[in-house]
Amino acid sequence: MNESFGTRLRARLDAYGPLCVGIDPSPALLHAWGLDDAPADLERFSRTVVESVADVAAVVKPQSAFFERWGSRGIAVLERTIADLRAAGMLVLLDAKRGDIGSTMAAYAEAYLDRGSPLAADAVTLSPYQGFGSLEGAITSAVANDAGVFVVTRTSNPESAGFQRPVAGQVIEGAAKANAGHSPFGPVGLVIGATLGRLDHPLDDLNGPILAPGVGAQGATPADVARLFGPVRHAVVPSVSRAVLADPARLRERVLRYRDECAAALSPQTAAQP
Ligand SMILES: O=c1ccn([C@@H]2O[C@H](COP(=O)(O)O)[C@@H](O)[C@H]2O)c(=O)[nH]1
Repeated sequence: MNESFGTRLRARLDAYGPLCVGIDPSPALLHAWGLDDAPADLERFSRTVVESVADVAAVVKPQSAFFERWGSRGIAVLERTIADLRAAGMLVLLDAKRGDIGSTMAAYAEAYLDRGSPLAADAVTLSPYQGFGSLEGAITSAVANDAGVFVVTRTSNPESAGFQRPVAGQVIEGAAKANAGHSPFGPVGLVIGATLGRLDHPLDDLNGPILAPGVGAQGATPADVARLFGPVRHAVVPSVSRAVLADPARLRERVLRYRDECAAALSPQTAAQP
């Protein structure tokens, strides 16, 4: 029997530290690397990230949008990037933020979670704004494929607060229900920005992982992550993209620095900051 996503994630967090590194081949970053904004250089960029972080990051998160903008040629690069990451033993979280009615969600689940798909990742980000119940089929598919989903709950961007806060409680409740009885984590994670000033809802019963983007370029620090998530910080996976990707010559050094700072801040031995 294969290991569940939660088991594999916990093992990687314990072995490699808590960091998730993004692969975001934006035009600006390709330019900064001296590369062309073209599919061949998207692939060079992605390969360099894979080779630099395979043994120092728990999770790698390709941002689908930066590949999709090149149409089928970009998707082909994304497929090869996912294959490279999985061959290197990495845990792949595809950031695609898909959400739709149940029947269409089934097709998204087939694309991103079915282990036979060329785009299959270990986990995918989903959007719950068609109702948490619309994600039920994708969650079932995740469990069947020993994969996971991370559901958008409170995003890191400043516009999110008033819009997402009223329904965040329902998302947390739905995730906790789906995760009940699983160990060490259930298949449903949440996306909660590291940039938030405070959490409005308790996460004690979640029993799932929390992806915390917004570290680095969006202003959040490892100490902010520890302060925000307090008692559930053992389940937090801080995510950083631009702050480590800005310079290929310093990529590994920066990943190591963020990893070590996050590990220290989130360690059970580190007293929670008020
Ligand atoms: O709330 C969210 C959800 C996802 N993201 C994504 O994470 C990275 C962040 O990049 P940085 O360069 O570290 O700012 C990017 O792919 C976003 O689409 C997020 O930022 N916030």
